[in-house]
Amino acid sequence: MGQTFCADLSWTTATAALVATFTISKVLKFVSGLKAVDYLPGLWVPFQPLSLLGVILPETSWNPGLIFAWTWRRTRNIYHRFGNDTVSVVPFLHGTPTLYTQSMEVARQVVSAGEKTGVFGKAEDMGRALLFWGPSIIATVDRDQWRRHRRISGPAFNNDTYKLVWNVSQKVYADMMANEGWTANATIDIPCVQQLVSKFTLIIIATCGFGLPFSWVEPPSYNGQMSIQQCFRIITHTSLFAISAPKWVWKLPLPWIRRTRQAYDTMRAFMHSHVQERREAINSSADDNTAKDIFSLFVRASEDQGGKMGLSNEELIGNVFALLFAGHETTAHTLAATLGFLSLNPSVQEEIVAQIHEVTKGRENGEIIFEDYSRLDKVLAAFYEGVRMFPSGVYLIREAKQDTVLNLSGTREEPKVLQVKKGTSVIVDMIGVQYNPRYFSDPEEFKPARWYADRTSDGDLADSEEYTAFSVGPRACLGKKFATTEAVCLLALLLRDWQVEPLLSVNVSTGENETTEEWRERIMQAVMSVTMGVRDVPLTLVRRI
Ligand code: HEM
Repeated sequence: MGQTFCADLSWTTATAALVATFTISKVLKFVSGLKAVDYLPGLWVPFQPLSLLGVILPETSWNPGLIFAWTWRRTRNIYHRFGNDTVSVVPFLHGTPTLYTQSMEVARQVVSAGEKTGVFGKAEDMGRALLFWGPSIIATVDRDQWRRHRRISGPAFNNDTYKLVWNVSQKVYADMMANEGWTANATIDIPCVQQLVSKFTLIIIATCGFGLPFSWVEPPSYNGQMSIQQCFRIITHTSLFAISAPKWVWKLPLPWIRRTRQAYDTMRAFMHSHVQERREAINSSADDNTAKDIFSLFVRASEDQGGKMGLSNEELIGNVFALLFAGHETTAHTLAATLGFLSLNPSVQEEIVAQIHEVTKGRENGEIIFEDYSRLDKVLAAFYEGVRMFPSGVYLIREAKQDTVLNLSGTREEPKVLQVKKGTSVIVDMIGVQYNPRYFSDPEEFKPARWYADRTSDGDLADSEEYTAFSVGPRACLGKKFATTEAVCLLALLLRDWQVEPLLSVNVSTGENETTEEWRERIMQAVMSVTMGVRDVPLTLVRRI
């Protein structure tokens, strides 16, 4: 009896001691988290919203969810609540103390000046997660390694490449119209425009990026296994899971995990043989330098650099994956959002079509050529407005590489020098920035005209260097002009031939069509995979006379 009592007591004591130790350690960690962000007001949450638990647990008032920047932007906007354009999010159970900012002044200190001096850099966790696809320009955290990747990749993005992108885009558009049998149709209902634009951007990145034939996108199978297109679809839908799941999860005997693993293995095997083949072809005496796709340019630049400065096969494959993901989904999402907004704004479409007619006046069949790109600035402005309202690169995630300071001196902020501890994450919230009324009046309105005044020194239309959704600083988007070239070409061709309208659904009880406002509220909402996009956009195309 006495012994049982002692045993009970020791169990109780041990449990109490454990609970007390756990609680004290969490309280101490939380207090040090508050100190890391210099006690800046903000949210106190159990898990960092971008951590695995934050992502997989249901979204509630205490678990904001992955894209709370979007879901809370109107009603529970954290910047309004805490009266500042930079706020803290400090987790008390799991995750890193984080600063979120919708201030471009602060963003520049982090992704531009901070990245240049090395005071801020890509977060280690993020780099490790992206390494899942192999070492690449996107995954690289180390500055010298990143410079090596960028030195080889940078020159591949040039005028010849953009011309190739334009010409291929034109051909893909013509093929799509013919293959879908749309050339004879007066109207076409498209239940999900993403299917169209996603196939388009995939073919462009496959052909201009890797020199793959058009047929690559729809081959029956690869080596008797899944088709590459099937693999690609699975990979795109599971990429967030892939980069965040621990290794042991991949071994679970669940059918969908087995299928996902098979998709990755098949894709890797395919990439490996493609890289090997192309590398041998380019190094052979038969290479006549005519292949201008980005991958061939990478291989040649890598061979020219030679030795340690070149890219290994593994790094080439990593970069192939990186380009596939950076270059396909982002542009497809933005095109879908742009077309969705255009369908709601017939007057903007008319303005754009008038410009297309003026630029192509006197040409047979209204042909649109690469040299028209800079004159089609109203088309480009519509795309910039689409990416402003649905910034696919939604969070720029950096971490302080040393103890440092941030100057909170934007108009809304009280001037304050914030002490930031080494290891603290800083997230540039692109939704916050692109919907910040300090930079954009009526931020919820689709107004391409707001971009008309911003021009580069060559007179080309520029998305403002200050507020761009393609980021700024050394690690700004490498494929910006690649994306805008294919987008301007596709949008110009589509709008030349078709009027774009929302495909309204019918209310079953009243038998009436929903209104365009209801359509916007239902459809133009953010969804998240690795990048941010819009829900499936249903459209009707009506042929212009
Ligand atoms: C609408 C389309 C696109 C948007 C909105 C976009 C946005 C971005 C953003 C915001 C970043 C910076 C990410 C960060 O710092 O964490 C980035 C980086 C990058 N993007 Fe894009 N992107 C687009 C299309 C493309 C395309 C078409 C390509 C290639 C064909 C591409 C290649 C890259 C690469 C390689 C980087 C990494 C640069 C580096 O770390 O040095 N992007 N993009």
